[in-house]
Amino acid sequence: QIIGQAPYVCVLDPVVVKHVLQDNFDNYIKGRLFRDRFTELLGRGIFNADGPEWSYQRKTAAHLFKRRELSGFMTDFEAPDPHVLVCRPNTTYLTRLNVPWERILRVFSDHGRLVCQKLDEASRTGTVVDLQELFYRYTLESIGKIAFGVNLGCFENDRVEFAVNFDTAQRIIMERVLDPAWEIRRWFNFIHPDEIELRRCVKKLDGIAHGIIQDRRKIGDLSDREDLLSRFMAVKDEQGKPLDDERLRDVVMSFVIAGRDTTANCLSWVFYELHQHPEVFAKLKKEVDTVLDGAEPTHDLVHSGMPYLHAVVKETLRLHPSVPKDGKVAVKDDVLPDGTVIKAGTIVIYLPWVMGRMESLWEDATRFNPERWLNQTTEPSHFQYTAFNAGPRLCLGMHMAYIEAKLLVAMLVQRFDFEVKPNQEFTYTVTLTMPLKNGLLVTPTKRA
Ligand code: HEM
Repeated sequence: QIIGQAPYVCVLDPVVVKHVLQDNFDNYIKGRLFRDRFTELLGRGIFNADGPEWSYQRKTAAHLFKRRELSGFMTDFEAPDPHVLVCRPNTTYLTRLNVPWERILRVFSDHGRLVCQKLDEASRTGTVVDLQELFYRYTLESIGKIAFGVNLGCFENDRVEFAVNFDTAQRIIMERVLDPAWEIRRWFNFIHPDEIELRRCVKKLDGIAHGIIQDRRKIGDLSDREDLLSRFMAVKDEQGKPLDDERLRDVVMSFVIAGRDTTANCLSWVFYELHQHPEVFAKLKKEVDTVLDGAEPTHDLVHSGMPYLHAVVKETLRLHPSVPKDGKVAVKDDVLPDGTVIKAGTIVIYLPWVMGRMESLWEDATRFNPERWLNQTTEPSHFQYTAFNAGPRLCLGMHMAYIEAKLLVAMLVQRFDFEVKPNQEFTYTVTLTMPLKNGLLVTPTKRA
């Protein structure tokens, strides 16, 4: 406990994590811990909301994800214990969902091809490129298209205004999280350089988000549009009113944060691990070459046709979860299943990064070993494998993230080899997510 601050308790046992994230869900909320610090960036968006405000946004967004993806993976939820995922591909659902999914896949493939173009150019000139930076462009452009139906220009411009301002705002907010006296600097926001910078970035981001909203309003009839923003514009909020521009802006910002950094970080760590483990890279190439045989990946092949690729991505997230730590605030006094007494106001943190490395949870825990995921009949629950959160607030975009990441990995492995720039320091930096601190510098070469 830091003097003057609420006490912190870290939980690592899946039984306890389940208690906090699911069994006693109503008692553990985001609360002021999160809301106050993030308010300028996320407003009242889904990450910052609790209670009816959260459940309304979750339902509205889930509707979209459900049609396209969750129902396609219904079998995940048909296991006897709903928290033990047993993956049994259900061909009826997949066939029925092929149309929208193929459309989403096309967005990812189009943007994947733009990544390949950049790498192609670099391979011809022998230029070093930062893969991580390209992955951010790929995921931002994709979420822009899928969630809001817009082109954010991530591949046309060297400087992407949205990304630059978003990153700076996120960095400053993260400093608030680590600073017990952060409210003092907010009071003095007219002289504190970071707070001044934060306001400048947020103003710029607001301008972009409001531009997207105004353009959409001009369309008028949104009934046949399927993107997330149109859906939020077409429905009423939890009090039965249409969402005003401020709340729509919060939707835009929250889905950018959800869809961009997490998947980009995952992709960066995949290629880091492939560099560290050439034998895994060779095996992955073999699978991709055999399954795709030089053709473009289809949705079904990306979803379930390359099990080793799936295992590589899953194993990467075990060791490098994009959200390495996450927390909730206790509303009332509680006792955890292990007997720990929790007083109201305590901040309860669970740590996916630490849990992914615990010998009590994983055999040979710190070894990158995709094989551990193959030939499994049952998978660890989301309370053990916590990369996507768990319980009612389980990541809404989990399946989309797998498709997005696996498709790009397959496209790159199919076309390129990578020579990693020597003497790079590989470490992470903790923002809200966990990117490689210095990026991932490589020289690509085209495969014969
Ligand atoms: C590898 C990629 C991803 C990882 C590791 C990941 C992980 C997570 C985690 C840990 C949370 C809980 C955060 C919290 O406590 O507030 C979360 C929530 C969420 N994620 Fe993801 N995510 C990924 C990709 C995506 C994508 C592509 C989308 C789609 C837009 C998405 C949409 C969401 C949403 C909407 C929530 C909020 C759920 C709620 O509070 O009810 N995520 N994700």
